[in-house]
Amino acid sequence: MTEDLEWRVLSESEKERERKGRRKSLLLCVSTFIHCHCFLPTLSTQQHTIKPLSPSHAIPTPHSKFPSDSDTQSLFFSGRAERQKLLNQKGCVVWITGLSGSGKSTLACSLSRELYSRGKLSYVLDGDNLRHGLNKDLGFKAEERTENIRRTGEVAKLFADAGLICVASLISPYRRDRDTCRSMLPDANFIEARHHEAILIVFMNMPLELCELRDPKGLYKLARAGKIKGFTGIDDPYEPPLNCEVHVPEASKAIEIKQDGDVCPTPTVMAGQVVTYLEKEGFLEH
Ligand SMILES: Nc1ncnc2c1ncn2[C@@H]1O[C@H](COP(=O)(O)OS(=O)(=O)O)[C@@H](OP(=O)(O)O)[C@H]1O
Ligand SMILES: Nc1ncnc2c1ncn2[C@@H]1O[C@H](COP(=O)(O)OP(=O)(O)O)[C@@H](O)[C@H]1O
Repeated sequence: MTEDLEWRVLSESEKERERKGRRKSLLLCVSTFIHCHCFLPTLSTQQHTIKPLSPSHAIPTPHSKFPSDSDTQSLFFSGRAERQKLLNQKGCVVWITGLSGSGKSTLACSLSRELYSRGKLSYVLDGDNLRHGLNKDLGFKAEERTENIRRTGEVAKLFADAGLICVASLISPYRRDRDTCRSMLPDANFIEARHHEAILIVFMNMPLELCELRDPKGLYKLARAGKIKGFTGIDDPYEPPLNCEVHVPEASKAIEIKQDGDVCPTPTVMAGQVVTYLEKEGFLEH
């Protein structure tokens, strides 16, 4: 059953009466509309004592006594620090880039499992999967890939803000698009720490020949036969990250996963490489 209520700030004398116990009041800022009641958690910084008005006051008018926008803003509970503390980790994004078949999804899965086993919460955003939902309206033209990366970057940013380690695995072939994602994730999470960015780029540096040999979906074969146009690595470019050197500048974190001679590291070893990095950089503690 929905009761139509509006809430207003109490006067000082009403507050006094409340204190004497004549009526229980709420320590919440609530704006209530017909059939739509939205409750915020108890607020630690500022408290407004409020009580319901009669139903006849239900529809807010421009003259209603609501807290001002700035009051309301200041009442919102941001909680990023608290979430990170709760999870004992720092929200961040591990962005895995590389050719189709280079092992992005395999690493994402293995990494997520490894983090889980260490009690760390992660979530995988896989390009291939997102293209069935969030990004199903997008194809593979340059501007559509750009939009694909932008949207995924925005979602990843939200996960990072929620305190999770978001693992995004997309071909993301264009340097400019990856840089855009970098710029979306500045150091807001890490005011006190040495981090400059909350994003780590992982480059799956596997040779095209290997990816083509794997060809788990048969797409390279179709692309070679001209049945798929604009396939990355065949007739569409892949721009490798430039910042995967051993001495990575602080402001542009990136690591590279590659073959040792002809041997590809196992999924566990690849995940271990990333976890070691996250650990060293302090992401796995709050
Ligand atoms: N033209 C073309 N080029 C590249 N890839 C293609 C293409 N058409 C379909 N596919 C399949 O789509 C998957 C890549 O999706 P992404 O969202 O990661 O691509 S991108 O980042 O927007 O470039 C990719 O999945 P992965 O193999 O997991 O990378 C392919 O299976
Ligand atoms: N480190 C690895 N060693 C051996 N095979 C791998 C490795 N990583 C991935 N593969 C295999 O390569 C294929 C492509 O891997 P996948 O993770 O789907 O690549 P992507 O997501 O980049 O397209 C899969 O068949 C997978 O089992």
